[in-house]
Amino acid sequence: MSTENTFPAATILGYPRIGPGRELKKAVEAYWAGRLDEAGLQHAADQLQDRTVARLVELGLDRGDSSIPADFALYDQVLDATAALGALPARFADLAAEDGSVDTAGYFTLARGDGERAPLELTKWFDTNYHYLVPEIGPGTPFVAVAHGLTATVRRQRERGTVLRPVLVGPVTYLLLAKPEDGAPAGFDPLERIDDAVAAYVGILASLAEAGAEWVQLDEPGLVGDRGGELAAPGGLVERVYRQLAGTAGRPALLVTTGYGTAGDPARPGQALAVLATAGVEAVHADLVRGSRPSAEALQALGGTRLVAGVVDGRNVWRNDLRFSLGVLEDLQQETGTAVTTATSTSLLHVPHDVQAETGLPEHLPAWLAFADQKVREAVVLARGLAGGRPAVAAELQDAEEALGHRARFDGVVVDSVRTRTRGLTEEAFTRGPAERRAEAQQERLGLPLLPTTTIGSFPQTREVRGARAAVRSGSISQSEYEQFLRQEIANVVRLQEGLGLDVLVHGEPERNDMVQYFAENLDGFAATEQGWVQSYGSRCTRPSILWGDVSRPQAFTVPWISFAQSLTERPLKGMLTGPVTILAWSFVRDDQPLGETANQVALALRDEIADLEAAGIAIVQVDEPALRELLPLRSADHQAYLDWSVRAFRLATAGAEDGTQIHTHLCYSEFGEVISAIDGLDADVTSIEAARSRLEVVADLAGFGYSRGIGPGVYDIHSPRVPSEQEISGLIDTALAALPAQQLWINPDCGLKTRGYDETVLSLRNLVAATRAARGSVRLSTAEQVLARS
Ligand code: MET
Ligand SMILES: [Zn+2]
Repeated sequence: MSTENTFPAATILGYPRIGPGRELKKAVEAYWAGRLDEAGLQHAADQLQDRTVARLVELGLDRGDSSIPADFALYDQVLDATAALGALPARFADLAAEDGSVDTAGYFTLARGDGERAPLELTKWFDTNYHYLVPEIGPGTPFVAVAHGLTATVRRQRERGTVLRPVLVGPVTYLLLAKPEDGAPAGFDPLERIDDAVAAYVGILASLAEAGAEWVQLDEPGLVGDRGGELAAPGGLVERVYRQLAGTAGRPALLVTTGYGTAGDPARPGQALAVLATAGVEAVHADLVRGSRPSAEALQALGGTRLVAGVVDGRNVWRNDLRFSLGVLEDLQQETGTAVTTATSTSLLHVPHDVQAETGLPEHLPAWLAFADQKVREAVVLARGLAGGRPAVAAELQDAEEALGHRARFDGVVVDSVRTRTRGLTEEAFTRGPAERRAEAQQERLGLPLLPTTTIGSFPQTREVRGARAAVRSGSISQSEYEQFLRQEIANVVRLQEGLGLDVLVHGEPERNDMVQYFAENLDGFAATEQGWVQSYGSRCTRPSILWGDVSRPQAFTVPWISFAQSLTERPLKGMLTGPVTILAWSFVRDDQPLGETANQVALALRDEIADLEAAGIAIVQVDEPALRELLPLRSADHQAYLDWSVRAFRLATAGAEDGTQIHTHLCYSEFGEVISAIDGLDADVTSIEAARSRLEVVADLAGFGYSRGIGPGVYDIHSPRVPSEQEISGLIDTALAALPAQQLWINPDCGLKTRGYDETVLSLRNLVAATRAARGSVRLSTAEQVLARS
């Protein structure tokens, strides 16, 4: 490669892949359904890619200088790396062609499984709401260079006059994200395969160069985790790997990105970048939004390696403080003594496409926001200001400043009555009476049997339910017709549960489109978008709400539905709320105050709702926190501070409840073994927790901890239409009973039934109730035997 460092002045690390009209989602799902053949899918993907390139050029990136990243995965970028490396686990070896590559059908088999085989596991990408497919690496996993798709993309765009910068997950991060393949020797660490992986990357770099790539981007965000410090220290594994890659003849120039925090040892910010520079890469990226600014010493050590400064937040939707960012860039440029590139802190994958597409936002909001397209422009403007001086971008700086000033002073951003309340909070507001006293009061009030059965809240959201929601939105049915429909739906769900013999009933949540959006729509301080889709995994997208101002509750909103449901039955009906941490985790949250303050505001709104539910005679309230584990910081050193504010917010929401009100919580989507003491800290009377797929692993952790309140480990995996047999559920109940006292246990599914159909739901719940009844019998028997043995 040429020795002259020609990296562009502005770039982004990646762009939303799903398409402004969710074109990719539609094409991929049509392909799965057999409505589109492989050529049709390829054509749709190519068209979207052309549109993206054209759009990025329009926004100010240059077609010819590698500033446009090629990150067009059909499903997931980590799966793309697995395919490019031919790194198929043995259980999928048959999907590989002779050269080790997989075709489109095989690619989707890895993502979605087939008749006999479960897909690759899906897991959170760092501390985001994006999920990737976990590579399974063993001692024998093949590593070959078969990046056919990426090479074809580069070549195709090159023919159209565009020099793309192909993007790949880097080798260290790839192996850090992997898990040992089933059957790998105990203690096997996928990183043991680094040399084989690097050899394949060398081959990939060569074929990308041949296809016309001048720069290649290798993403190494894995270096911001707990292992990053050691791996990226001078003389460590990262240095060795990148020396090898940089030493390859005829390769493209290399940009190594970090992102999601400070790479390497957080006490030595920038050291990891200096190490990469020493190894010989041409450009290194740092996240300057979540991460710390590199030290002056580290910056000097960069030498001729270009610094790519991530000053535009890739993870949030707020407009950039351009004057501040420009100041950071100017400082960096001075300290490195050479040109610096302006970039995003991460890929823009985590934000929606375009603010301009929104027509229904409150009038004040659009000017405060920057989605992906606006962020590209911000990076371009900053680069122009850095090169040409502030006068060159005076108007843009002025605009941004005015928008930020408007935001800071806007009515609703700070609401005195909300502030007075949070300021006045004392320790008492976070504390309930002693758990034993509560348990007694609740048992007296509820009189529940041993091993009470319940569900997690939602019942199947059928075509009719979704249809009614769409109809009221479009005005083809009236609000009162819609409400009548919902009451009917609730009555059906209540009757069904009574018939099944469940002990604690729910109303089924038919009025909720989404467990967070529904709360955002009913609380002040939030706004909802129309087109703000963000990829969550594969073709699945979510539309996070925007939390822009102080949060409060204009009026009770769940109470009418819950008390209607309770009026239909003698059995206790459980009110259903989404917890403060989950509401924050699944929204775009204001960035002008600590998350803990915002969480307390949400908590107080929920606390008021619980008080109103109690006043309406509801004896059980569940506050769902499926995202509790999700926001856990990447470095263990930061865990406690997070758990402190998140657990406190939950307690603030729930601690106003009377002793006799039973507070439940529900946790799912993660493994919770690591945060048992936080779960204990929530102080809920009953916790239901996803557990079926791990065959109740968590009960052993709970028992080991000495957890003493109610616990409902999920005994029915609701993630597939499969009906668990009574025998299978009995087996799981026995596992729970072996670890924990029967008095503590609840019997319930893993999560809500929203995505399931009625047929399988009814069969599964019938088995769940039958297995519970059998277990009650044998517990009583064994207690009687113990009594006999003692006498
Ligand atoms: C992702 S957790 C879902 C909890 C909610 N109450 C439901 O049942 O759907
Ligand atoms: Zn759940």
